[in-house]
Amino acid sequence: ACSSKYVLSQMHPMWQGPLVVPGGDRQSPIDIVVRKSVFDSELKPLLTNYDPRTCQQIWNNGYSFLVEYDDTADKSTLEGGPLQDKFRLCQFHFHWGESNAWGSEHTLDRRLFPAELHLVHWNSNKYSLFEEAVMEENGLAVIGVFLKVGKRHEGLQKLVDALPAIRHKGSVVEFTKFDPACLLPTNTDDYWTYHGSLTTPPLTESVTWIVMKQHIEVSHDQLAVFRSLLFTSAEEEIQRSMVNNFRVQQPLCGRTVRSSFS
Ligand SMILES: NS(=O)(=O)c1ccc(C(=O)NCc2cc(F)ccc2F)cc1
Ligand SMILES: [Zn+2]
Repeated sequence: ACSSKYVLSQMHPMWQGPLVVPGGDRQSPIDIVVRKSVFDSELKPLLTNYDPRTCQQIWNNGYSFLVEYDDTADKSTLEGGPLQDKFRLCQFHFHWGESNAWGSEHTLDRRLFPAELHLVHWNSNKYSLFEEAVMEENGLAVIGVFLKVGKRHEGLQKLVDALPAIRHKGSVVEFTKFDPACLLPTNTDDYWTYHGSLTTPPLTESVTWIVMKQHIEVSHDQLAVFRSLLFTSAEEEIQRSMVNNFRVQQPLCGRTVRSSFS
């Protein structure tokens, strides 16, 4: 799939027919083979500066649920790490399984986690809109954080409590004053980084991925509420549970995964 102009038709329930991805040699997610990652001492610590007042709404887009931020100014930003520019937070969302045995998009030495958080940022030094940045090689930076089932995550609960109001595809509710920094692990200095893509259509190869080494813990019950969401809108007669909304791992195609730690 590295050289061909087509990826195998992703006969995924959500997607119809073959997907044409130009080139297709830097797709995401991937399996991170820890022993093959290369330590890069030039990688800096991540510098997040999130303003909870930019949090606007939470909605069900029929594939995941998104918490969206006001990205009309540099108020909630990410810089440092592997990045040369300043990036603006536009949204965060999750991917999860129907069981705790799988659900993440990236894997560590083939190990699956029950879920994965993605914090999506776009390069506001070079572009003026997300829609522009998403088409460019250095346009996006996405932080990936693995979730494990364990103790209840107090910061996540406000978000979990809002989910019943957005059970169906297309529903939106106001969601404010949420600080996404509370979802980051305590150690954000240790991460892997590589060049990849969006993991859902249009699968554009514009993402600098930053995958945290340290996971966060959420409770079984909190994850069960994720699974109570629906892929389907209120009008559809067949309701389908929103689970397994992850893409399978893609070929590395010779890419190097760098680590910020040795
Ligand atoms: N899982 S992930 O973190 O890789 C990911 C992040 C963002 C998007 C997204 O914004 N899609 C909508 C979208 C894409 C475009 F390319 C242009 C507009 C648009 F709304 C998709 C996947
Ligand atoms: Zn995602």
